[in-house]
Amino acid sequence: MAKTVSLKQISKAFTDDKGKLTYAVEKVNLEIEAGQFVTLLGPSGCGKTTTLRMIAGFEDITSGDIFFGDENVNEVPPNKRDCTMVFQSYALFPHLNVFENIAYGLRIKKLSQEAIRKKVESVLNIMNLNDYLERMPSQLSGGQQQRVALARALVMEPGVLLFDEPLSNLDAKLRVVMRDEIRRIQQQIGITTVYVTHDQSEAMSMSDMIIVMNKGKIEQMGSPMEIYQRPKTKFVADFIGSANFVEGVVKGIDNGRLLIETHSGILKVRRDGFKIGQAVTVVIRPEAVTLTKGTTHLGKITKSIFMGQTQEYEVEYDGQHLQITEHNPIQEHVFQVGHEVSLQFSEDSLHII
Ligand SMILES: Nc1ncnc2c1ncn2[C@@H]1O[C@H](COP(=O)(O)OP(=O)(O)OP(=O)(O)O)[C@@H](O)[C@H]1O
Repeated sequence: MAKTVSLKQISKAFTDDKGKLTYAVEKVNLEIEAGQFVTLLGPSGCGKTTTLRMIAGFEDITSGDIFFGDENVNEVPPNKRDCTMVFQSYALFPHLNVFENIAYGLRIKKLSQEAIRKKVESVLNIMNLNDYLERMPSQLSGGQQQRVALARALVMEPGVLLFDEPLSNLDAKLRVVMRDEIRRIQQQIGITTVYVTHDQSEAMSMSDMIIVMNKGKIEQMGSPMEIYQRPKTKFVADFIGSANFVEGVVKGIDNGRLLIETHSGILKVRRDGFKIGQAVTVVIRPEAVTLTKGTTHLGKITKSIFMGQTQEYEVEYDGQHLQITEHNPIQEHVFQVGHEVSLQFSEDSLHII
């Protein structure tokens, strides 16, 4: 049965080489609903793996409490916790074939031969691995090995499934296939999942909730859309997707839209909760700007690159270089380096922090 997971004021401190105490994770609070897919996302060293390892029980916690459902699991050893971890390295047994790799945990639990066969067959079906039963891990591709690793975790029917960067060793195309597959299976089974990655597209495409971490703390949590469209800090805006930042001051309100005065004119932003006179940073996503031949908000193209589905521009504007993306570019309308352009800002897509 899928379980809720609660982290209450969880901290992990390490003593560094000079004997100084440093926090890898500091006072993290997190409530994960049963059946939810939650991703811990952040740059290298932000504490996501340490957090996952504390949930798994591989890492002692310095302070705080972890609950699976109503049970405090602080003192429960990893093999007794109702969770299974899928590792980046797959960690398959090289001397066992696919069937036996998947059956391994069930044999340790001393299930009957018949029960083991039934359970293994059921995950083999879910994972499309029926044709590979007899193969050894060395005879499988990276993607197939990852599937076996996932099948081995699923067969244990854990309350919580944990993933530590499971797709890092796969090539770009296979990563997309596998992430869709993991999400499909997770939804089909409805299992609570905590997934660690530093790849924002993986987090965006798979998660119900993304937890953005920075320096051992949670910077923001929310649905992929909230995190992308309503980042609370520059760090989040910059880490998820690309973002341009323009500094300004709130000058007034017009029809429910804030008027932000910037160096090169007024930007209108549909947003509440800011006061007149307040200094703000306008977050401008690359797709929130349309380039035309108009006469307002003028800028100059400094880079123009055709990427197939998009044309990627860099535009000198307001003393800085903005990254702007145009979707479905048409050859006759594409601007070249040196062209002067007018920037039209989509007020619904702009955001301020
Ligand atoms: N056993 C340890 N002893 C000392 N410091 C540690 C230990 N394990 C982790 N750290 C430190 O804690 C911080 C967080 O590490 P963690 O592995 O959780 O980060 P991460 O976000 O998962 O990074 P990555 O994506 O690189 O794996 C880092 O600064 C790391 O150096």
